[in-house]
Amino acid sequence: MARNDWDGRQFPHPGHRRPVIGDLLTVDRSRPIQSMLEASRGLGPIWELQVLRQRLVFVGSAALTAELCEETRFCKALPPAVAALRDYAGDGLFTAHNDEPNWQLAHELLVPAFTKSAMRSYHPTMVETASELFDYWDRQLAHGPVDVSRDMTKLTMETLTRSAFSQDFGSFRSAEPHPFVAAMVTALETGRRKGTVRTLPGGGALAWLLDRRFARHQDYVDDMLDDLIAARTGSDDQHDLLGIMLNVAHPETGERLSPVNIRYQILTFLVAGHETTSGALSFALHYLSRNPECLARARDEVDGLLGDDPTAMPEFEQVAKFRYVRRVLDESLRIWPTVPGFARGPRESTLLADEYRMDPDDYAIVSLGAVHKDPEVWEEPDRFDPDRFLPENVKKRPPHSYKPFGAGLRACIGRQFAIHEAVLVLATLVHRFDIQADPDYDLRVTERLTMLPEGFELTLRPRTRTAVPTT
Ligand code: HEM
Repeated sequence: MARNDWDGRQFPHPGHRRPVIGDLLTVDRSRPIQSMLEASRGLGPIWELQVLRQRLVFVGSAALTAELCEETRFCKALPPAVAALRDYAGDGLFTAHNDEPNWQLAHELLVPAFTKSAMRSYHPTMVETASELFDYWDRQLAHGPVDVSRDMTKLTMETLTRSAFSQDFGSFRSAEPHPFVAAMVTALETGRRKGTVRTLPGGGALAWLLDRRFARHQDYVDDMLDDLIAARTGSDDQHDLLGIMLNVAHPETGERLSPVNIRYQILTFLVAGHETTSGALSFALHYLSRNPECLARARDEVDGLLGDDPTAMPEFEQVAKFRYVRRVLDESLRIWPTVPGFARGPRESTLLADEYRMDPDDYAIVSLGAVHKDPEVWEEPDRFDPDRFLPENVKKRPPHSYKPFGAGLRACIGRQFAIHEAVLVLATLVHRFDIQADPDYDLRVTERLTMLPEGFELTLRPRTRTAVPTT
């Protein structure tokens, strides 16, 4: 585990630090990330929290983030909360250490499966899954508002299970999630709790107890994936991610991923890819429902490209043309980065900002909630304004002031996947439905593995409109 001593230096921290527990009382267990961010206000661009035996150092300025993104000096670090997920996802892409051979191998084998042009092969699945959600909503209209985060999470999970291993979980045919999804979520929640209790005195025993109590969920998930991998072994199809992982060998070394590592990668894609995208979609819908002008602009754009039929779905090439919708997504991820931060450590001992000595076992957490609202960079940072992402405005900003998908070699491999899916869904949703939020709803954000709006409902109506000219 990283020592994170920073050469004995102390950084500003919230008041009222206590012996033994440190800053624990400033952390609200039900919304730790938001409460830590609130406690950091006024502490400057770099601050720390001591939570029991764990010391966390955060940076919140675009300037320090830019430095930490210098790939020649810094690289990804695995703080304890991420390292705890290795119990489930092993040396899969997200949780691998930088020098683990399987990271390099999996990265090189899988990058081609996530390029922009590779999205063409996932596009039909994305269209089909979104259409199923919309048909389901059509049947639900009489039953009142829909729970946006819940349904977006079903959608993104279903898109991933179909794209990753061609499994239809029937999310829109049943009120209950598929047992695999329920077991996976419980197993991960257990992982997160284990990561926390391990920092308590006697935490090892508590973690062991948690493991004993919940191990059956993880066993269920592992067994199902192992059976799936075994059933597909020997077939040469490469139509989904599992097929690619089973059948593509490294072009130079001929190496392939082992079955266990393939299981880790599948779990990684499901975990890293579903709530992150569903949160981004849900926040975007929240802001669209609160900003009628933005909604009207998004609709004009989509109507212009898709025409009059509310059930029309875009061709692959059309998705990149929804430029305003894309800006809505970018701006939502600025205000609410669904992955709230990432950790960076130095490759060799160095000085951050010419001042703070960092050794290779120190790390800083880039707090995206702060960086994306750094007043040095963002005017009126709390205001929702998609036009911040007009190309001419992006050019004016310093590099690395917007990092929702992380940095460098270990940045998000699924970025194009998430953007293609989210833009497609947002565009077709506003084309097909009128959306209305409860005017009394104040945004509340729940923290699971990622950030999601909580209790956010929309009343949907099929759109009624006169013929719209196509351009
Ligand atoms: C809006 C949606 C998404 C957001 C905001 C997001 C954000 C991120 C961030 C910030 C990282 C870097 C974490 C770090 O440095 O510790 C990351 C890594 C990763 N993401 Fe995403 N992600 C999204 C969607 C996806 C999707 C759809 C997939 C897969 C289908 C995916 C797979 C991964 C993987 C495998 C990594 C680890 C890459 C590596 O270290 O080599 N993500 N993501």
